[in-house]
Amino acid sequence: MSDDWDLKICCMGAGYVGGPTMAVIAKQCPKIRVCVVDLSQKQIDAWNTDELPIYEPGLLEVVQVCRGKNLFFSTDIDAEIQKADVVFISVNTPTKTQGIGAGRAANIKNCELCARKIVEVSTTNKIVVEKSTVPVRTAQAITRVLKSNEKGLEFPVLSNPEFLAEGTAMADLMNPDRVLIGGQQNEAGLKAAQTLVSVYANWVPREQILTTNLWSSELSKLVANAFLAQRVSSINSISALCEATGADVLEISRAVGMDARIGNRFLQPSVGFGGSCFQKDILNLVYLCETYGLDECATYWNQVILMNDYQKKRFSEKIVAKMFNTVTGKKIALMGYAFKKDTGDVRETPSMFVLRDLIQEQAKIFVYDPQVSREDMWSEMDYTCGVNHQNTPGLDDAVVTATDPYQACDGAHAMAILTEWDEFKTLDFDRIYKSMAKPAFLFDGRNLLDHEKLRDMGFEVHAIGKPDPTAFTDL
Ligand SMILES: NC(=O)c1ccc[n+]([C@@H]2O[C@H](COP(=O)([O-])OP(=O)(O)OC[C@H]3O[C@@H](n4cnc5c(N)ncnc54)[C@H](O)[C@@H]3O)[C@@H](O)[C@H]2O)c1
Ligand SMILES: O=c1ccn([C@@H]2O[C@H](COP(=O)(O)OP(=O)(O)O[C@H]3O[C@H](CO)[C@@H](O)[C@H](O)[C@H]3O)[C@@H](O)[C@H]2O)c(=O)[nH]1
Repeated sequence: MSDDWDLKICCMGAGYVGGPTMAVIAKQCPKIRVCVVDLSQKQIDAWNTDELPIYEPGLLEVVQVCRGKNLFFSTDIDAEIQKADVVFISVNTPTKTQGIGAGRAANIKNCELCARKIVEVSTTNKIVVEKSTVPVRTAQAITRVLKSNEKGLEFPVLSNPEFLAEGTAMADLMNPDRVLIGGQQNEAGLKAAQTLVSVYANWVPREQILTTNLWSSELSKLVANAFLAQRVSSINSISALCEATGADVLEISRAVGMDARIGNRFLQPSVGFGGSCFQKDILNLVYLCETYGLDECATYWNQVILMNDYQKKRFSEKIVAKMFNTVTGKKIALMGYAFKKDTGDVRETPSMFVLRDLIQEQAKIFVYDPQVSREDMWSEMDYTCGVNHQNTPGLDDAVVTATDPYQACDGAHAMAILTEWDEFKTLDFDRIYKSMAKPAFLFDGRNLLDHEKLRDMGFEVHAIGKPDPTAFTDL
């Protein structure tokens, strides 16, 4: 029966990338059998229900169409690798937390373990595809591990980094700006690259599928994220200058972005960028530069992160400063905990840093997010900030996870918009204003709301990079 398939793919890692990417390949290529495997039984069990382990608009519908037909989720890693013609490695590559390069270098331990597993269990040749984001030249390490097999098997290695953004993953995968495939520039490498090109060519126009050498492909992924994050840090640095001078950062984004050479995307000022990728990948780039003795390049890119840290800190400091330099004992509603809208992902979310700062000021915090669980909120706080709610007396009581936005704001001295969820735009702000302590402060970390209207209702509004009418008499 299996011989009926044009190709068999196994993807190691059923996370934010492995799951959606493979679901789309399965959907677009009915003659390809796709199986996503993971070490985590809990993760795989969830993929086999309609309560998927990640929230991504449109994902469930695609999984429902393909699951059990040509899309499978399994923990039987050995058997699935054995069956496959192509094995994707789509495992997490987090920043190292200890040892050499701690806090900067990406840990490729999981990728190496996948390569070792492939060598151990394979009985036929396979193309191995790096889907994870890795330091440039990782394919060399993977190739050496794969070559160590004594069975005479061939495992050409390709780099095929993923550019999807969370919240829009399905659209990004269906209509990617480009697909990048790096391979060794020899006969086996070029042939392997052509096999992968033919998979994507089922739905991606051929001219948008780029083939390069391995190292360009690996490095392009880090560079793309560094450039994107750099734009966010650049506009955030200007937001501080706007607040000091009365200029309006949104007017500036518009004026600058209309220059076709600059472009208008990724110029949205915010409380800082978050997510599992930007910081990790820039730190990875910084570490690579340092490793090759390029200290000036390392310093240049590190500044993108320092500016982001400054922006997050600036936001919490502004809350305290505007509320008469004290929030001790005051109730503050934090609206949104995910690092952006339309995801439940909280990795490196700026909300966490604001929460941490306000806890230190002894505020009473109510957090509302439509997709984030209390468990996820605390586990990311523990992992990234080293703040453990079980070991810190009083912390669990100081932070309430609200079940709805009105409960979060009821009796609050301030509300702060931290994630740009659409539902926040249509809240009944009249009702919220009436229920809040006065003066009712509103800090908009995303420039999401209609500030003029809110000021008319009575709110005292402070927003990123927007002029404060009480500070400038000439506005
Ligand atoms: N999240 C994104 O939006 C995104 C986008 C593009 C690229 N990336 C990159 O893709 C990679 C994966 O990211 P993610 O967000 O999907 O991570 P994730 O943590 O959501 O998922 C990784 C999965 O790999 C599994 N895993 C780890 N080691 C394994 C092994 N040896 N065998 C089988 N399974 C194993 C884990 O259990 C986990 O479920 C990272 O390198 C990341 O930088 C992420
Ligand atoms: O103008 C902007 C755009 C984004 N952000 C913030 O930047 C962060 C990252 O946003 P986004 O890039 O949309 O989401 P990610 O899912 O982190 O996607 C990035 O990281 C992925 C993982 O590597 C890449 O695949 C994607 O191409 C890249 O956009 C979020 O906190 C956003 O709120 C802003 O503050 N202003």
